Amino acid sequence: MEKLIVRGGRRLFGTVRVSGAKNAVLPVIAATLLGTTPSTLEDIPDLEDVRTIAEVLEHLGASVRIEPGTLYIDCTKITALEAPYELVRKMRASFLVMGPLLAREGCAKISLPGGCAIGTRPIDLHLKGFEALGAEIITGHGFIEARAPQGLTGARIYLDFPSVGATENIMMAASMAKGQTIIENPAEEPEIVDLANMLNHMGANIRGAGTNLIRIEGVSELKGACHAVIPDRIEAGTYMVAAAMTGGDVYVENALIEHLKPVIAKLKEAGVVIEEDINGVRVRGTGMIRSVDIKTLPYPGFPTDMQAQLMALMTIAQGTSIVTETVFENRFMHVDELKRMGASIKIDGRSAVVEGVAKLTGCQVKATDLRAGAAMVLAGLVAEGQTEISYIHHIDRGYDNLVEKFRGIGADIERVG
Ligand SMILES: CC(=O)N[C@H]1[C@@H](OP(=O)(O)OP(=O)(O)OC[C@H]2O[C@@H](n3ccc(=O)[nH]c3=O)[C@H](O)[C@@H]2O)O[C@H](CO)[C@@H](O)[C@@H]1O
Ligand SMILES: C=C(OP(=O)(O)O)C(=O)O
Repeated sequence: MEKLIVRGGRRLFGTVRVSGAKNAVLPVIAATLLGTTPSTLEDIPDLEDVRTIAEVLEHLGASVRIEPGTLYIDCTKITALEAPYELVRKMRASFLVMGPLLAREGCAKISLPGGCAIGTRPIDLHLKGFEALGAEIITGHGFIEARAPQGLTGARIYLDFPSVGATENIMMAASMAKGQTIIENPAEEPEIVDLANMLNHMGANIRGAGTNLIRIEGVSELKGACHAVIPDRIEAGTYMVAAAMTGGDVYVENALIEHLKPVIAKLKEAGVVIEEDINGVRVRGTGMIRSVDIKTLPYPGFPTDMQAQLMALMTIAQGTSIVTETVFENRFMHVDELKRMGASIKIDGRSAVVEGVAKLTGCQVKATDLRAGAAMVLAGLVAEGQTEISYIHHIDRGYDNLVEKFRGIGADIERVG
């Protein structure tokens, strides 16, 4: 089994460049299914999840060519309407092909994604949205089938929770529905805006993405488009925390400060020095970290995808911090692993009480999920001795060239096995 070996104690210096965002590129790739001509996507990160969704599209009949940083996707011909368990199980975002398939072909059958380490993650809001647009939903034998042989019709849809995936799936389906769709209480994440931009490049008519009301005027056809995805705010945040934890001085190039406000605010509160400019952020750790409380919320609140990394930072802060997770019901898998490294953390319902310790010690730990894995790397960077991280396929899902990027700023990290 492949592992990451991190030897702690080095301060990080230099420049690291942020890649295109995983959570933007996956829906954008799904959206290319709506285009009757080829699409070209740029700033594509080198990630396992990108290869998985590309495989899903190929399975549906698309032709996909991956070159470093660029994806060429031709969905002129769609030959299948079913996404199998082997692919959906690997990555929940595969479910994002349902909206485009339903809109373009009037039918889609996708394997039920199932739960995962961070929670049960139902898809009821996606399905309610499709039903409101006139689709019939049939569930059985581990699959969900959506049918709308006469096409979809625009509707007013209120989301009980601003789900990122449901907003994306509904936006894609509604872009080709007859008439107007209004999504109330949609997710406002930057990745929603990026998807709306891609869809509008393809010929859709979507207004209000990034606010709490999205208006979509359906169109009868969408073409392929050329689109560059936004930088990954979670990858950026992870390197920012690494600089802060190691008392380093790192320029995180291509970080979009507009998208990082809640993370920057918390790091500043913790005593980290941050200088922002148009091309990125310079992050300097002072060697002393103050404890801060964190509560995850939908955007523009503090992102759940940065919770584990900030908790790693808090394990070596002065004082006690309370980390509250409100988005996913089970996103504290990293706590036991951090405790193995000497952290002092108690879970109390949806909160974790973290008491800063003077030092962490390296040991064998697991990457229980993607961001938990990132937290292990961060803890390993400051731990005494060697940290051995297993189950790193989780990390490979979402971090482009993590080992090379960390080595580039002076970390002692290698992949073995
Ligand atoms: C590929 C991608 O972009 N993944 C991101 C996306 O996941 P994803 O789109 O799955 O996250 P959602 O915003 O949908 O989920 C948020 C919460 O809503 C619940 N829910 C969601 C849909 C639904 O139909 N019913 C329901 O109850 C979920 O179980 C969860 O508790 O947003 C999450 C929240 O910012 C991030 O952590 C993920 O990194
Ligand atoms: C939870 C995440 O991703 P996904 O929704 O793809 O599981 C993440 O990026 O932290």
